[in-house]
Amino acid sequence: MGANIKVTEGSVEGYAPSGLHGATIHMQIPSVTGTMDLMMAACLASGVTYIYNSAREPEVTDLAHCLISMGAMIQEGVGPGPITIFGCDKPLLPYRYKVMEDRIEAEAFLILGAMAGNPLTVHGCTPKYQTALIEKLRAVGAQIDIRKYSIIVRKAICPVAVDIQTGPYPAYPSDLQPQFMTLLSVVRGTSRITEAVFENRFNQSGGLIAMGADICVDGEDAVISGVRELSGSMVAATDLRVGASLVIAAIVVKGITVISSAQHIDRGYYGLQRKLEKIGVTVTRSLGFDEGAGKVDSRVAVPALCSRV
Ligand SMILES: CC(=O)N[C@H]1[C@@H](OP(=O)(O)OP(=O)(O)OC[C@H]2O[C@@H](n3ccc(=O)[nH]c3=O)[C@H](O)[C@@H]2O)O[C@H](CO)[C@@H](O)[C@@H]1O
Ligand SMILES: C=C(OP(=O)(O)O)C(=O)O
Repeated sequence: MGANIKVTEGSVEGYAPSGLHGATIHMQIPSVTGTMDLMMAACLASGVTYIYNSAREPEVTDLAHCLISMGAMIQEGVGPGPITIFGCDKPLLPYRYKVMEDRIEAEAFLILGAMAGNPLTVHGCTPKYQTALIEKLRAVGAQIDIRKYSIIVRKAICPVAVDIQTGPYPAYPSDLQPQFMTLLSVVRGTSRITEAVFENRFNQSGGLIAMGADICVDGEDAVISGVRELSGSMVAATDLRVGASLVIAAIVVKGITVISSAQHIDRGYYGLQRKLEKIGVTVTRSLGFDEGAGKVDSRVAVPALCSRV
């Protein structure tokens, strides 16, 4: 597209001495943020850009709709067809746009519902985005009732093992793999999770094992042998989705779980405490000292809800 990009340690410098122009781009991997960056750049470039093998996550489509509202000309490809962007070489117009819901957050509640829903209703979601998860939750044994903008989930009475493999949308999302591992920790039988999108994405296993789970990680595979129950422990939210998986575990286990580094959870789950309170979970916050990082961190204590759902 005419840009020069210089990657140095700790910084990326990009400049386009003669401006950007349209191009035909074949993405090696259907990168989500890569597709979004290219789409935005192509809107301001001169000429037409074709992006082949683009990501098709709902957030990519949502961004396209936002850009179109701002004056961009974009044709979303169907099937293997490219996304086509007709560059307008001029600024886009200001526009007030309501971004789509956080589908990964909605899905975390669906997983919680499959473990403790009595029933649990998730409002304001778009069920067609949850197809891969719903199929797996039903396979585990949860009952799912789909409405237009909400989903009602009832917990699986005798949950059974299933295998999942992550992949680009519409396959099972990588961002939702840690939370599903929590569910698989307490089903009957042995399940396998294959993480085919992100490397090193089984960090939740340490916390779940501390809570009593039987998990063996080998490269991109994790084998989970279901145990009867987990129990509360001191665990760490080493990243955003690890935090979500541990919060779900904390709600359904015996006893109290204290999750450190809760700032990771706050970053990605807006108003989680308030939402959990609506379903009867009381979360207590405090400050603690993270020895590894040598600094004060945020902690949450979550008493189990299982006896009450
Ligand atoms: C802000 C945002 O939306 N983040 C999401 C986005 O991240 P993000 O857009 O960063 O993820 P990508 O789809 O780009 O990357 C997925 C994987 O492919 C690898 N890769 C990517 C491009 C490339 O040229 N070469 C390569 O090897 C990356 O290292 C990573 O392991 O999609 C991920 C996969 O659904 C999600 O987990 C992230 O939550
Ligand atoms: C990888 C993720 O986000 P971040 O890169 O913001 O931690 C995620 O959403 O799971």
